[in-house]
Amino acid sequence: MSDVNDRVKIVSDTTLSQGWTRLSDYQLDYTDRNGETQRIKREVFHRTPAACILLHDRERDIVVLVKQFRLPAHLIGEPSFMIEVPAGLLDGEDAEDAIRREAMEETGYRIRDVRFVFKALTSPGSVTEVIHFFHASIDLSDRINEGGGLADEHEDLEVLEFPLDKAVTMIADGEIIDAKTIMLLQWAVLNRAAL
Ligand SMILES: Nc1nc2c(ncn2[C@@H]2O[C@H](COP(=O)(O)OP(=O)(O)O[C@H]3O[C@H](CO)[C@@H](O)[C@H](O)[C@@H]3O)[C@@H](O)[C@H]2O)c(=O)[nH]1
Ligand SMILES: [Mg+2]
Repeated sequence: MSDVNDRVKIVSDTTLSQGWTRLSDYQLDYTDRNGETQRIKREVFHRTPAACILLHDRERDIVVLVKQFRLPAHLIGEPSFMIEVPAGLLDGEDAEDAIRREAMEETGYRIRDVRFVFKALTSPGSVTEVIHFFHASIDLSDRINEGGGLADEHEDLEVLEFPLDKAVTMIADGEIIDAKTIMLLQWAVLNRAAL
């Protein structure tokens, strides 16, 4: 009973919605720890992988964040313009190439050495999204354009720079409420010596 394939059999996958994201209704036969098998229904949003990055300037001890309108936050009454680390969806490339492209598009910073730090499923009960987390050291000479996102995709990002300690206090103050951003800022504090 230790092999997952002995415990989980997908019976059906019905597409409920096929828009920007596919929403599936799965029926599966799941065998629990007592050996009992039950038919379970689970709805899953099929999201493609993403990547995000902490851009840190060692000299100035600042981090580069972006502020953008997020409709889901708006719909639930949270601050609609969210402050986040640069991030984006993989576009057929590997995660490192994707984050180099996104960092440039969103902030105008050209990334030199980039370090993968961890990956995380952001909402594993219902969403397939996995985010690859990166860190890169930057300095002012790496900023080669304004950033701001792709106009033809209606991205309209404000590029912000904060001292790392200030960004961390913004979590406690409720000004930063994006999960991936909180994770990377906390990672930075835990790994200050290696930044
Ligand atoms: N939400 C949404 N976006 C859409 C849609 N159609 C097109 N888009 C476009 O999809 C692009 C997504 O931009 P990226 O920079 O690639 O991704 P992101 O929105 O920054 O996503 C990152 O943050 C999200 C929120 O934390 C994460 O969910 C995501 O995985 C990633 O980390 C935007 O240009 C947006 O206009 C739609 O129906 N819904
Ligand atoms: Mg983005």
